[in-house]
Parts: sequence; C-alpha cells; structure tokens
Amino acid sequence: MTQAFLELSFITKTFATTRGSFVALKDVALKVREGEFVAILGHSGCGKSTLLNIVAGLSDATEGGVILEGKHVDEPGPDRMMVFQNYALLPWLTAFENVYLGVKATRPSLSDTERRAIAQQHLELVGLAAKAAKKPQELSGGQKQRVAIARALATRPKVLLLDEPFGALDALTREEMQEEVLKIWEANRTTVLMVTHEIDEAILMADRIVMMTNGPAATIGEVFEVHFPRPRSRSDILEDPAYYTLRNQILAFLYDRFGDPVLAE
Ligand SMILES: Nc1ncnc2c1ncn2[C@@H]1O[C@H](COP(=O)(O)OP(=O)(O)OP(=O)(O)O)[C@@H](O)[C@H]1O
Repeated sequence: MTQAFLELSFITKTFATTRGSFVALKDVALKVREGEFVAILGHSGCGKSTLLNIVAGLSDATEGGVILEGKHVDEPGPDRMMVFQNYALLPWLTAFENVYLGVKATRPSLSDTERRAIAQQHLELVGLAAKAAKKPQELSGGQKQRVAIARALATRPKVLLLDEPFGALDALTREEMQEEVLKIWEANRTTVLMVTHEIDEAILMADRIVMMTNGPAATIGEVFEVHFPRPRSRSDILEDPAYYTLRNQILAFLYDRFGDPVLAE
C-alpha cells in the first residue's frame, strides 16, 4: 500500500495516574484502505476505546498520530464520526431533531430544507421514519442505536468509528442491527473502524480483524483477513469451513497467547 486513506502512525498513549504514568498503547500502527471495514478485537481493558478516541480526536496520542488522506488529524471533526455503545443522543430532542442537529452542525453550506431532507432520508435508511417525532426515552435500545447511526451517517463522515455499537442490545436485536449496518455499509462503503468484543460480529462484518495484545503497552499482535464474499449472510458464513479455521485462529490468539481477562462472548 502506498499512501493509506487512514493511517494510525505508531500511536503511543501514556496516562498520568496517581501511581505514576501508565502506558496504555505502544506503537500501534495500521494502514486502512478507503471503504475498508476494520474490526478491532481484544480483551477488556486492552485499549480499544482509547485508540478509537484518539482516531476521533477526542484524546491526544502521546506519541505518533492519525493521518487521514495525508493530513494529520488531532481534533474532532465531521470527517470522523463516532457511534457509542450508549447511543449518546440528546434526550430532550426527538429522533429527527437528533439527526438534524448533526447535519446542521456539520453541513452549514446547505439550506435548511436540504438539511431536513437529509435527516429524514437517514432516518428512513435505518427504518425509523415512523418514529421521527419520538424522544429517545420512547425508543427501544435498538431504535436509539439506529438514530445514533443515522446521525453519524447523515454527516457523511470519511470514517465511521463504532465503539461496541451493539454492546447494549439484546442478542436478537444485536444480530438484526449487525445485518442492517452491514447492508448500509455495503451500499455506501464508508471506511469503518469498529471496536468489538464479539468474534462472530467481527467475522460477519469486517474485511480485516485487528487483534490487540493485552495492556499495559497494548499493541497490534496480529491482523486476520476475512475473505468471505459480500454481501455476506450469517448462514453462508456458518456453512463455510473457513469460518471455523478463522474462529479458531482468533480464539488461539485470545486465549492461548493472550489469555487472562474474561472475554464477553
Ligand atoms: N483517563 C485514564 N487514565 C488512566 N488510565 C486510563 C484512562 N483511560 C483508560 N485508562 C486505562 O487504559 C487501559 C485501556 O482502556 P480502554 O477503555 O481503552 O480499554 P478497552 O479495551 O476499550 O476496554 P473495554 O473493552 O473493557 O471497553 C485500561 O487499563 C484503562 O484502565
């Protein structure tokens, strides 16, 4: 690869703590292609969210940094939108207003009519047009996460950052949401970095799975390519012997080489 679309360039992150400095990440280096879907997998506490926060510009790298289309980025910007596990919607606004606010903040050159149309289109994209006037507390967890995803996509980010986006959902809703997000991604091919604890989620969705070693000084231990054809279906993958090989390789990494903390599978 010559110039990467997104490059994590030898990111080291040290936190100052009451007991001295704590090196959470050490020399994390990764090049991501435009339109690629990358999953970041590792044990709890290894530094996945810290890494995503640095890519989002919400936290500074102590050394190294993030390069997007050849430019260093170290502050939040509309080119990188994050979706959090706990949705982070504004509770006093409706579903529509939450999405609209994101569009208004990031696309000032558009007319208000255009912004409203974009907000509406993105609520439709996630199947929530009928709930546009509902406030977050009137929505289910899956519906709230749909609004958060619509809000992130409506700003047309270059990179979508998903921090355990389905972590708060029940198993069935989680599977539905994985498939929906995959469909949307297959239609748009936004570059995605997704942090997850779930091996099957990473295999279903990602082009590559980046395995983090345990902290302190966590780094990328291995990268697995996921070759299943797209569009993907869970049942096709489960019928493919390559799925079991890949799953076993991931399990071996997590438990034989870096066993210890509990993996929320
Ligand atoms: N502000 C901070 N100050 C000190 N240490 C921190 C801070 N934020 C994170 N850490 C430490 O850095 C390490 C990585 O944390 P992080 O939340 O990134 O892990 P994670 O892999 O996302 O965990 P999980 O999967 O449980 O969400 C942990 O040991 C954590 O205690």
